[in-house]
Amino acid sequence: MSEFDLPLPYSGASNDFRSDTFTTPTKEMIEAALTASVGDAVYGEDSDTVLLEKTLAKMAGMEAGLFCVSGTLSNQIALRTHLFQPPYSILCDYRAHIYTHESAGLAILSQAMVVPVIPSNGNYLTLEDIKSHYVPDDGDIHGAPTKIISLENTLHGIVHPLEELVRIKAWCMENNLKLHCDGARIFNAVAQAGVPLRQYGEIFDSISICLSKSIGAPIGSVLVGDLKFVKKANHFRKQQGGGIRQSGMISKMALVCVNGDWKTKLLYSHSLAHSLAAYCKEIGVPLESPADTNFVFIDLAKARMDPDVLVKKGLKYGVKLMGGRVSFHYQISEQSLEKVKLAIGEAFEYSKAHPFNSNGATKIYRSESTEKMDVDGNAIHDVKTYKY
Ligand SMILES: Cc1ncc(COP(=O)(O)O)c(C=O)c1O
Ligand SMILES: C[C@@H](O)[C@H](N)C(=O)O
Repeated sequence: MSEFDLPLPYSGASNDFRSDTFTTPTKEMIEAALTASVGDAVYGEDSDTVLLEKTLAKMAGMEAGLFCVSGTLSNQIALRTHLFQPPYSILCDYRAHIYTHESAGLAILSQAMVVPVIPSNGNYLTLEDIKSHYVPDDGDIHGAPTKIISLENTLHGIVHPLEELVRIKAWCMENNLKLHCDGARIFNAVAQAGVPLRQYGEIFDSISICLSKSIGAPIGSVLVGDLKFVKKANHFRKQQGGGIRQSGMISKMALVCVNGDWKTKLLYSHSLAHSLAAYCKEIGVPLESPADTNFVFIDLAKARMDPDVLVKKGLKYGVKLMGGRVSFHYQISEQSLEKVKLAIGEAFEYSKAHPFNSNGATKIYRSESTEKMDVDGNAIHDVKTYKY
């Protein structure tokens, strides 16, 4: 018994639908770490870290890469590096992670205004959406001119159509705007759309490629771009405390994933998501967006479904949920898929008898809250013990 109050040992991600960040390192990754290089990566002396950076840069057809301990750090230093003289703004989708889930980093590190845009088609930004919301640098001293268009591919699991990206890129070049990609799930887009990473590299000025999401590395992202950009991003990485010393072990583990058959792993996770989406359609559970890849977003508002009830139905069947987003990754078992279908089906039936109207902020990923009351007026405090 530990003297400290520790979390219970994690029992594995086969039933964990909260996010694709919950995958656990495999024996192959851990064994690879045992023979990793051990140089000081701040001085560029760790060969496995440099190998990882060069491998990703080559895959994306970019000049250079920079290892970052998180996608948040990678995004934030990328956007900061593209910016020079405030006032300026960054245009992105209103659901973008850089806007909703990076702790106001753009306001603090970059002193940037964000222009969040609701896509007119409900799924992904078009050039028309961008044109009608961007702030031109025309000397009007009231504005914060747009300097970067930051897209996310995939965003909420939606693949951004290549032809739309090409249109946006051409317009950005004409208007001297940078185009960044939050590629936390770019590998999912590559696998599903059959578009090589190199083709996305021809479109974007920078891509933040997460390795710790669907392809299953335990830690890390690689920011890719031209050499001058990556050198300056490295400066901001150090400033933000992201200079990590002997990173060879985690880089070697990530290389196992990058050099492995990630496409098969991702397409497996997509097949599970597609199965759940079909089930939801079959029983009438409304979805918020198309399940192109590894996410199924239940439209809780339209379903009048209490996310906390959904989470608890999940616990009843031994699967972990966080709210209306059901996340798939390669470690999810087919047995767990059947259990999550049962949980969603029961939560949906419950919502028909107990329609729920959210009385608080709409949180994209998390929905547990102790402020919520159940339909009988009882406070929902403990997810695990709450029974109904
Ligand atoms: C779309 C997207 N971008 C960026 C990130 C940030 O990655 P990290 O959690 O490694 O900071 C996440 C979450 O993990 C994400 O979902
Ligand atoms: C919560 C969020 O930051 C994380 N990227 C996820 O998708 O789970």
